[in-house]
Amino acid sequence: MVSTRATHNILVASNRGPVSYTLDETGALTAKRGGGGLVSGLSAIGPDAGALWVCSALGDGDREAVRRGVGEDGVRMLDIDADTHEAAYNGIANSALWFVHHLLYQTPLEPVFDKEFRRQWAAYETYNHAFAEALAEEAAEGAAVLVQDYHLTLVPRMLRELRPDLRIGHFSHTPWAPPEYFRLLPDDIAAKVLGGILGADRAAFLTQRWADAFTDCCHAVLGPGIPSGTRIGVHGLGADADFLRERSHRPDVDERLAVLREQIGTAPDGSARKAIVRVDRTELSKNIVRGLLAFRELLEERPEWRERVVHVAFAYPSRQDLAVYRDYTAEVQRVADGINSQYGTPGWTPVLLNLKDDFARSLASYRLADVALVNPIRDGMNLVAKEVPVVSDDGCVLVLSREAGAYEELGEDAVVVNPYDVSGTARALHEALTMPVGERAERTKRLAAAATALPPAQWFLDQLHALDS
Ligand SMILES: O=P(O)(O)OC[C@H]1O[C@@H](O)[C@H](O)[C@@H](O)[C@@H]1O
Repeated sequence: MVSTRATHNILVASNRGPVSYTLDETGALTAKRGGGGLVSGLSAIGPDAGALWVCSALGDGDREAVRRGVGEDGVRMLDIDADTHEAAYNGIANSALWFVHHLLYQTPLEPVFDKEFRRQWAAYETYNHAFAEALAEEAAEGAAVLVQDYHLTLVPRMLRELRPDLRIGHFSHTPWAPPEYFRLLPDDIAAKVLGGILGADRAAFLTQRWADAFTDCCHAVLGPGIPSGTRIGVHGLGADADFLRERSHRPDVDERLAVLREQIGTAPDGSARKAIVRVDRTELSKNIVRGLLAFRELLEERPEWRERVVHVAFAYPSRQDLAVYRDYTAEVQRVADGINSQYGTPGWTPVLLNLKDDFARSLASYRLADVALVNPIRDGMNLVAKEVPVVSDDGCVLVLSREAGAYEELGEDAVVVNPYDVSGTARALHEALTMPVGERAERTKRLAAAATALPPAQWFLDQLHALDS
């Protein structure tokens, strides 16, 4: 039976919601709104559309907000028991599923799917079920429900069983693993993940490559044909040009730009030093260490670049509950320090590494970048690759991994690298640094056009329309 709360026509479900709360020592709660494609997408349909965002309460602030009944219209936070959330989010989503889709396991030591994994899986089922129940309770008859990402792969099937009247979409923001890698997962779990998504009317991906990999996995694990008749779609999320251009010229960004220019400094001949910029979460799949090693090899092999180039590397903390992420962060720091002590001079710090998140400073670095280094091992899309050409002041050469989703749209105008090939990446950096100004400007223009072809609001609306058709 449809509940009395069932008033919403459009629902979005994701682990992380559009708002989060912090609790200070005095007991006061402060709300912080996040950005991103879904936020601008939902705001584009307007406040009267009857939309609801269902998300998890993450951390003490959010839980306290739920307990006190504090919240925003159009957002429902689920206070799922902390241990269940921890096992589902860090154990299954961020370890097993994230690692499989980003090809991060280092066999033969990993993965080990044992009793502990089974315990986490049971929590993942409970957590997905909590979402399915909340969505079933809130959705109006025939509503559209857009379920997001690898945290919630079981929700479409569970929700379909509770509410067959709904139109359900699932969107994967990650790559999808090829079958031979996906089948590292125990067979029953692989089948449940696929079967969960196949409960949706439509399963969508950021690129054709990930959509094809999903279909290949279905055939390999479940047998030929997609049994449920789920439609498969592709929506390549683009950069939000209007927002970026306005935001990147505000005074806080200008201030940071001046500071960065000062830190980068000038070469011994008085010319401005070149900047190779990267901005990432400190995330294993982003391949930050190999990027640093490539920069070191550039300095080794091409001594003419010493004192004339700086690698600006912003690597923001992420998923620090996981030891492997903490270790990776330490490794990034160690390699950067090693390069600075080996090559640095009193007037030149070759690597400017900063681990503190600062969006305004990221935008400032986009504006001055001569080269943007985006070299992930695998990435669903990679929006930095799309944002830099839009924000760049004087044109920027994109050095881009062929394993990023963005490669499908930007590959032609980027300098493309195999992310594992450190020497190849060093050569690509040299090619990028020496690209003639005219060519660099032309490429930047084309990159910016391709990068903004499907802005977030349109990306979101396209998914809704596709669910209707
Ligand atoms: O674990 P976090 O910090 O919530 O990050 C999750 C998100 O991280 C992004 O990098 C991924 O592209 C998304 O697919 C994912 O949902």
